[in-house]
Amino acid sequence: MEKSRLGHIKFINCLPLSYSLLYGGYDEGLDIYADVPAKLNRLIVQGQLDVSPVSSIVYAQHSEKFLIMPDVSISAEGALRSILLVSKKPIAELNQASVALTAKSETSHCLLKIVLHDAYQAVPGCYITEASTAEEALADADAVLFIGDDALFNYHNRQQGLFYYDIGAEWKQLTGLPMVYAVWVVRRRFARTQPELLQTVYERVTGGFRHGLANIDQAVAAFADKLPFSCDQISTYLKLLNWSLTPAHQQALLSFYQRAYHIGLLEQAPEIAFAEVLR
Ligand SMILES: C=C(OC1C=C(C(=O)O)C=C[C@H]1O)C(=O)O
Repeated sequence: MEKSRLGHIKFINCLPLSYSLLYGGYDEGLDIYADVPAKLNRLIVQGQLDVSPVSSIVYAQHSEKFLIMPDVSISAEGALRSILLVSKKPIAELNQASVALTAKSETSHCLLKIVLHDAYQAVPGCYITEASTAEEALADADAVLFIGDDALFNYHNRQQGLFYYDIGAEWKQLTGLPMVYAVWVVRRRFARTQPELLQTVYERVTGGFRHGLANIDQAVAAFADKLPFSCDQISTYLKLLNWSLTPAHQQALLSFYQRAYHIGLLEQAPEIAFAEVLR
């Protein structure tokens, strides 16, 4: 049987789906490649994956290549702990400061620039870092932006004398909107030529999240041993996230694209074009 090539984010933010793929049989018919978002972004842009979660800004940069898979995203209503700015200075003092940005992400880079520009009239000098600890990154920078598990680790191991900002909370304060961090995109050619395979991927991903969330305590317990967090910390974190893609999320995503466009981070703010699936 022909298999679809599906990307998967190897962060706790996809733990409900990870559980179903590994232990619930939801991987059937799929060739799964798990990595950090920035790597998945590159692979699907290069055509090496058929469907993948990507940083939401990547859909806007390449909307001619992709359709969005309905009903799934990685979103949060506000604070989420895992889009975290760790700073030597208060956030209002970061104009022209040097800010290191995690190499694992793309959406959070734009989100931080929007928040700094639109809420604090600040334009920092940014560069990409491979560092995952605050000590290492702050040796050269005034502030560092982490995402995913690195951010959560820094959140739970806060140090005296540093300032911590939840950029999801900052976005909510600025706009009143939820934030859509990742969407699942489908290569347009795959959607056109392999509609049955796409339907299976859609059912595996949406059904996998449903199954993982319905069994969330077992799902958390299945991974907690291998993670530097307690079951409580993981469960509390997951309650801050949302994996749907409602009309309100779509509006919030368009608003993110508009703001990115206005400060020159996008050449255009695209419409959202969905892949056709039976729901
Ligand atoms: C909420 C998160 O969602 C994500 C953030 C992404 C980004 O900033 O590019 C991409 C995918 C998701 O992992 C997170 O990683 O903390």
